[in-house]
Amino acid sequence: MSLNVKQLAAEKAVEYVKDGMKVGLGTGSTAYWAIRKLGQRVQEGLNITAVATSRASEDQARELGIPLVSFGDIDSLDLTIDGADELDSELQLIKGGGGALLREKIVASNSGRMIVVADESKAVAVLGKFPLPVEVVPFAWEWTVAEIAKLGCKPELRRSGEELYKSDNGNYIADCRFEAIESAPELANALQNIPGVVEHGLFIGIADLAIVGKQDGSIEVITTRRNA
Ligand SMILES: O=C(CO)[C@H](O)[C@H](O)COP(=O)(O)O
Repeated sequence: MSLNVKQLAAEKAVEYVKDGMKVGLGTGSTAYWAIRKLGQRVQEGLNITAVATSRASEDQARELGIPLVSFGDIDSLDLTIDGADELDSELQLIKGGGGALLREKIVASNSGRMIVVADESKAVAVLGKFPLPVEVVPFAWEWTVAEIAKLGCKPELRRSGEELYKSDNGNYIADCRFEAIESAPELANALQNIPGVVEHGLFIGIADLAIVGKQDGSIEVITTRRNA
């Protein structure tokens, strides 16, 4: 049976959670394992409060008895644990494969620390093979997507069966294949300047640490010079 490297990385990250912390819960199949482990630790007496980045993670946390608070009750978080679709050695990320990029970015940006959990397939030299998710408002989405395409990608509106996929925020997601992103900060800036773009999945200068699980059972911890 092959090793569950997502679980390996996620459970390592949960070791960083200490009593009294306010924790952001990520979204996706790797974050799932972190939430599961946190639930176990809460049942064993760990005292934390949490906020979730998606309805799915909120439901999972509730089922496991992780105390959830609303955003009005706290100013910031100590730590967020979340997955990524791609990460590079500077801890620039592509996120949003699960469609939760906007909530994930709000939560991670308001956290003292963001730990990324991933399997080794997510660690890349250059971002861009994974289509970059860009959340756009439904109004005039055709025009917004045409502007995004001018940046050098092939945007495809995400679907859910016959229907267009809608994020938890009621927006569409354009998945934009760039192949190789030369400068993530420049692209982020250009995307942010397009009216109709709500948020994009480039996370730059947000992650502090990545815990990468490997098939050989080892774990690689990546930090940036920023955090060294
Ligand atoms: O950004 C995300 C959801 O919006 C996820 O964290 C990302 O897609 C990674 O997911 P997984 O751990 O399932 O590979």
